[in-house]
Amino acid sequence: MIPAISAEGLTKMYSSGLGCRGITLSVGQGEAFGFLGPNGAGKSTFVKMLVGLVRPSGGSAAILGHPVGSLEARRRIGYLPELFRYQEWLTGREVLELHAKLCGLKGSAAERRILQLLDAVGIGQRAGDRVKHYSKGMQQRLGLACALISDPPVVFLDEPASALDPLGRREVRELLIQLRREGKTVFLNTHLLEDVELLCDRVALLHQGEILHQGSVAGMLQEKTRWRFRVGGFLLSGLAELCRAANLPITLSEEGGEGGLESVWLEAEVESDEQLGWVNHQLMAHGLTLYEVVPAKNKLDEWFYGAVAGRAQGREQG
Ligand SMILES: Nc1ncnc2c1ncn2[C@@H]1O[C@H](COP(=O)(O)OP(=O)(O)OP(=O)(O)O)[C@@H](O)[C@H]1O
Repeated sequence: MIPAISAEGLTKMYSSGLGCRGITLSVGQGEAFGFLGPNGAGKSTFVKMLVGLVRPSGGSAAILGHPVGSLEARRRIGYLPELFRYQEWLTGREVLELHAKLCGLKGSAAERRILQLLDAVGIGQRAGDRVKHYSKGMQQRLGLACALISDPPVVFLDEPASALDPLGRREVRELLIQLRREGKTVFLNTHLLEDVELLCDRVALLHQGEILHQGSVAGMLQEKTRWRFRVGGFLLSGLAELCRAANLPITLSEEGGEGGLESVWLEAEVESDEQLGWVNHQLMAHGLTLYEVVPAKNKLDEWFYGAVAGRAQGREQG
């Protein structure tokens, strides 16, 4: 099957020397792909090349086999930009009518689609209000509706939930789950690792314009992870013996947390449930009271920070 999105050495260097370099990736039809990276990594630049808004300085890319920037490619995509502004003198419905017209939707088909989308993104009640009276979250919902108006097979969403409150984020997440069910390809630029963990099949991590890692989300999550243990009766002098008995490094948790006077948080990196059970056993065998055992962080967070910090450290040493 032709990939929904394919990029081969795609590069954009701005005169500032920044941008993104040599990006090669392929996203299958119906896949949800998470594109992660710290601020300024080059995520939006990459997406803008794919949607035909920025001309690449090198490499090539295609949408469903059509070169990026071509009319055929653009007909097949929906795009929610990161920093968007709609005509604030128009009503939400009028903005959607304009977008429907731009993509050739007319008459009752356009009318039906607009009503359906206004409801789906949760601004149906305010469709007659002018955009200038919309909150940021409502404008973001409107943007999402604009991206979906032509019912495109490939959707690029640049931070679709950045202006939304927790309830709004949950609604957008449900909408994205629905898009996946409909078999759409979703390319998601986001800082919300939770969303990537929940929605995406695969993920790429961009750092300083280059891809650091790409692979399946499930694969990333299977990597070993840190756990935190809240224990009572702990003495620092017993730590070395505890590490020896458990046969792995256990440290005092730097994150601290609500340990209280009688308890402290310890931390260890474990590879399996069996090893986790073994650490718990050793803590108790050494006379400690075990109050809580929790994962140190969201696992994808840990992967993200580990990869970015690892690269920064490598550069310092190199
Ligand atoms: N038109 C431009 N001219 C010069 N430099 C630019 C231009 N657009 C972006 N940049 C620079 O290129 C780098 C990548 O920017 P980009 O917006 O793609 O990053 P990003 O990963 O999307 O960041 P964020 O998460 O903050 O939105 C940044 O350092 C940015 O300052």
